[in-house]
Amino acid sequence: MTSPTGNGVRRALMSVSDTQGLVELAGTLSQMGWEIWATDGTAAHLESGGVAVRRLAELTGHGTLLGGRVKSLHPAVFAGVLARADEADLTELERLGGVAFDWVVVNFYPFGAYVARGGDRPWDVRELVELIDIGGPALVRAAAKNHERVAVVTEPSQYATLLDELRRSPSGSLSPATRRRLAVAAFRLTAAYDALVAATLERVEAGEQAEPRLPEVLHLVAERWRLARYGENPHQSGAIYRIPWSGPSVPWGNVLQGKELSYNNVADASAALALIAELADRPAACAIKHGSPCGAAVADTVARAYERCYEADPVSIFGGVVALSRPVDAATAQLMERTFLEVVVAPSFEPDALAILAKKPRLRLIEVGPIEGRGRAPGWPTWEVRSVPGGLLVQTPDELDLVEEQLRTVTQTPVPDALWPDLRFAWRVVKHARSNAIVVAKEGQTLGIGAGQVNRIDAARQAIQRAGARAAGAVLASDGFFPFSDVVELAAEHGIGAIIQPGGSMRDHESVTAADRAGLPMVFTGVRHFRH
Ligand SMILES: NC(=O)c1ncn([C@@H]2O[C@H](COP(=O)(O)O)[C@@H](O)[C@H]2O)c1NC=O
Repeated sequence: MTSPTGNGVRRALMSVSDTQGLVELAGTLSQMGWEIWATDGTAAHLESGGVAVRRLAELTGHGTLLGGRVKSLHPAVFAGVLARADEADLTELERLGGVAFDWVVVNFYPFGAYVARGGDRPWDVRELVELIDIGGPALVRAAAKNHERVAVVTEPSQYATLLDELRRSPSGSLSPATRRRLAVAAFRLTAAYDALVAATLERVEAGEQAEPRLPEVLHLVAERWRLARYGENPHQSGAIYRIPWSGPSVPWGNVLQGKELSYNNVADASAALALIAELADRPAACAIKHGSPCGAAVADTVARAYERCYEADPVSIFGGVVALSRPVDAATAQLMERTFLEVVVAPSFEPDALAILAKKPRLRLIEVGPIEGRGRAPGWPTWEVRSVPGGLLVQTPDELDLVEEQLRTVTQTPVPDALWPDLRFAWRVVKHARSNAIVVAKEGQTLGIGAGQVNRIDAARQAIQRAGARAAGAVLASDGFFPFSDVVELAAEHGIGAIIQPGGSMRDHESVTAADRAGLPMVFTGVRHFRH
């Protein structure tokens, strides 16, 4: 297709905030005989890079207006983007004094980067509002609508491939399929941009730090991080998407080595990271299998924590996903090398540790940065979303830590001082096990975990059986209340030293009586932590 601009000249309109790669792009197009047109700041950048540019002011009769609010918003510019390749449109365009653009290269004001900026810098609402790009999205939508003639380029990462296609093309233009693909990407981008603006303004209204409201219309914006090998099973396909986020998380981590990540790996690694974040005031390790912890431990060093996590349940950790609260050192790597693990997630890996683990090239290592101070990106709600046929279940995440003021010893027998740290530890672990869940733990190490059971007594039996003789003197934590006194009786039979559970059953008194009969102290937390 020859350019509908008359005299065969091709034109690119450029207006960008991220100038990465722009001089090279414009320079190459220029050498190919293209005219480059730009808004003022972009033009200045290109001129300083030695590229000849024509300013949009030639068409609009004015430069940037209202401190940047009006730059490209003008009929002559938009007609040049929206004109179809037919005589009627092109004649009208000519009458208007416009020129037809073949490429529109735009990226927006960095609204998202401002919103996601972390730390102690609250938003300045005036700055935030000025970062709402109006002309850029308008240009992009116009070009995307007119993709039959115009190519819309919205990402520096697209430049090289598009130039390549252009060079190879006998007609000197991108293929219709490429233009359509670019248009799809462009409309996705403008939709995501507006969704972020709407969510952010809603947060401004509610107060930046306030819990985000569950919206009446939910826009989910996430970019595909990678395709998973498959979904939960090999006959399902799966992918991992990431959402704007400033804290450590698996989709924002660095994958340092290993086989391609699977859907289940990411689910388990995220569960491991969530648990380890709760234990991160000390060197800690945990192992996850099928969404539930099979071991967790704290110690004075990360190597010892891992060793204790392994010893918690040496059978179940096989093929597990491990998370650590401190950088992985050589001593820890040596211990991990002995077992088949699927994934290790940690703040970082020391070079010696990496050298050791390189001997297991299939083992996936994910570095997520410091785990303490874990938090949400300011302004970006991180609802938990799960799909059900015909709908979505949305909730705020279970971020509630143990509420010390709510802890209540409900038995006459008091909790021995020495057991309090274990009660807190076991409680934090049971919160991350699938319901119904029971955790038996001693001296900062789980000894038996029963999870995902359809009744509580089976979960307790499983946990106690896994702990074996080690249950004597250990503590027992339950994610939900006891509907009957059976768990207490079982715990007493095996010498459990103290119990922690939410309380709140109509039959609490039966459990309390059974505990007192056995001289077994029991604490109510007043909070339950179901996890399905
Ligand atoms: N208002 C407008 O007419 C307008 N047209 C383009 N922009 C944006 O302004 C930026 C480029 O401006 P400059 O070339 O002046 O640095 C781009 O990010 C582009 O998306 C505009 N700015 C904001 O809406």
